[in-house]
Amino acid sequence: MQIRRRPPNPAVNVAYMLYQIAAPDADPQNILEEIVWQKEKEVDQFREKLPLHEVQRQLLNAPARKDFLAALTAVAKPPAVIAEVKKASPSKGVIRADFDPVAIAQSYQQGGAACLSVLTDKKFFQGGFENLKLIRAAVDLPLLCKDFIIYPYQIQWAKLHGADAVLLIAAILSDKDLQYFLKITKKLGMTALVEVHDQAEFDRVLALDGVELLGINNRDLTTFNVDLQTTCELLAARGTQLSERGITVVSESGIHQPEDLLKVAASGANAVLIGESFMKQPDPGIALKQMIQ
Ligand SMILES: O=P(O)(O)OC[C@@H](O)[C@@H](O)c1c[nH]c2ccccc12
Repeated sequence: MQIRRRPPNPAVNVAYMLYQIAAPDADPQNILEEIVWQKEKEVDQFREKLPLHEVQRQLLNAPARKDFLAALTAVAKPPAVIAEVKKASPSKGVIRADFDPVAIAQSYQQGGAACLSVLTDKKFFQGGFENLKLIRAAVDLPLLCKDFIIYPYQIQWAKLHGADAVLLIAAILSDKDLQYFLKITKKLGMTALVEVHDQAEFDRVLALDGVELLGINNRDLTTFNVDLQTTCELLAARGTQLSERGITVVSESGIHQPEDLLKVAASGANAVLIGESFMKQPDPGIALKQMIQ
């Protein structure tokens, strides 16, 4: 794991010995590190506005979560589709200018999505927690808060805004944090989608307790290169371990045609996570229908 963290914020008691600390005047070594450093500042601002104990107090009245994992495994004709509400990305810029998150979510629900993924990062993906909240009120599907989680605060914040699942990215988290965040997510009645991109991350995650849903990102988040072979090679090498442990697998990113979906499904993926190719279509729900017919 190569990601470094900023010098610790004295107000936050984080086990920084788990991470290399960058010099105060250092530049980020890649886009992922830049996103994580920005996230550290963002979450500090969130905490200023609404301290953790206040988030936890408001959570006492939060409605029960929908079962994100059950919605994936209940799909009659796998692979289940997690359809993503994504306006922009660092590698592609604005993907969909005419971006109405509620209309997109409703279109996906019509089109047969099993679950939705909602980008909540504002600076790099033009997403937001207000989108998550609006979509929660507009559709019945389980929702994944798609963000860069580096603190427990963010998991509870995501639940407060209607998320049923959160993304835990192995590339930016130590094993200790991954294990701790898995426990917190479960305790909150939510699903953790633990995301890997290579065999080393895959083996790190398999050594953890409580992993039920594993995402293989075909996109390298440090370079944004995409290759569907990532899913095929990882599942060829380690797929049996996942099925033995009953772990559900999601192939994420770079799925543009039905052939792509069939390719990753044939390699053993139980679900797929698709954003850009649907976001580029006038009606994302119709694009989804055409992908799975
Ligand atoms: O737009 P695509 O190529 O269909 O990819 C969707 C989704 O997999 C991608 O947005 C994603 C997967 N893991 C992430 C982590 C952070 C940000 C984004 C992602």
